[in-house]
Amino acid sequence: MDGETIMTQAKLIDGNAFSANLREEITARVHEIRDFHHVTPGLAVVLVGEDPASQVYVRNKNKRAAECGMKSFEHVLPADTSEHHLLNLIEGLNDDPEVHGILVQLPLPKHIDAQKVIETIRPDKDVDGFHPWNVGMLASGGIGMIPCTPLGSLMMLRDHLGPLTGLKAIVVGRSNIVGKPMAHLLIRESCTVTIAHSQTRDLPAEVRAADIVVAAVGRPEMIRGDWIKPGATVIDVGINRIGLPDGKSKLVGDVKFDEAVKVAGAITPVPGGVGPMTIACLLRNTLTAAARLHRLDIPEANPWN
Ligand SMILES: Nc1nc2c(c(=O)[nH]1)N[C@@H](CN(C=O)c1ccc(C(=O)N[C@@H](CCC(=O)O)C(=O)O)cc1)CN2
Ligand SMILES: [Mg+2]
Repeated sequence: MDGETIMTQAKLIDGNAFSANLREEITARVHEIRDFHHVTPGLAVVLVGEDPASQVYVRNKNKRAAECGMKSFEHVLPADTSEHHLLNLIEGLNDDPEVHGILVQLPLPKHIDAQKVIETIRPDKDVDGFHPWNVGMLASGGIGMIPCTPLGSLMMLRDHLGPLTGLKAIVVGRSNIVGKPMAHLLIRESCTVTIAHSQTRDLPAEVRAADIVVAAVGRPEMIRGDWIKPGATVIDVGINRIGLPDGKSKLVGDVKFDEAVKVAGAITPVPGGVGPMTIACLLRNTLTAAARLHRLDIPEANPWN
């Protein structure tokens, strides 16, 4: 150190390690309910079309479910599958007693109405937490299913910060999948929450006021280091693939990591931050769904707190 500039370095919040621990706990619980209650949680994952990224996510979901001792049912349908056919498949899964969790990988092909598909999934099997019933439960403080990415983000925040009561949080992005549920979760934690979006005036000033920054805008490296309040905790939900001058590509978040890591108190990297938690929380939601459907008295059947 030269004695003049003291460079701080944020703590890295390791989503790979966190998700591995969570999956270990889930595995133990799956074995317990299989041995003592003769219930094996089952997850059905539906993919329509051949999007390469979606194929990877679906393969990982099934692989991770099987590793935890769950049953996994994979339904891969061609891109030209009719909406009618997809809805029939979901109704079959709704009625299948071996299936406790149903997930339809997004995005869906344009000719299919994604909202209609989401609304066809039984709310108590909706392990993505996207059904309006679950959305309403989260917003009104009831017991529903919490969307996986916000749940994983909150678990990491609580692990790093302890109780979040009274902290100022900003959620940048207002999507139904991440921004809005994240804001509701943070309100439930007694944070003071700002939801920012593309029309927000003076976004840097809004971000600078926050103790917790959740970046979920889907714009590569938009949030700069000098927007971050020193010591703040930064959760970067963005996963953006950008081209490099040498023709290769790399994954970056919504936060300019090299800058933010020098200012923040803690930050999630991309990759290896929030992403792995999304799949671990999907498995946790599947365990939760199985426990609730069979009225098992295990902690995972209760609201996450
Ligand atoms: N029905 C759903 N569709 C989609 C969801 C979802 O939660 N439910 N989320 C995303 C995709 N997704 C899971 O489905 C997902 C994306 C990324 C990761 C992840 O672990 N990413 C890695 C990097 C991966 C890479 O190298 O490309 C990381 O961040 O470390 C997990 C799950 C959209 N669709
Ligand atoms: Mg559509």
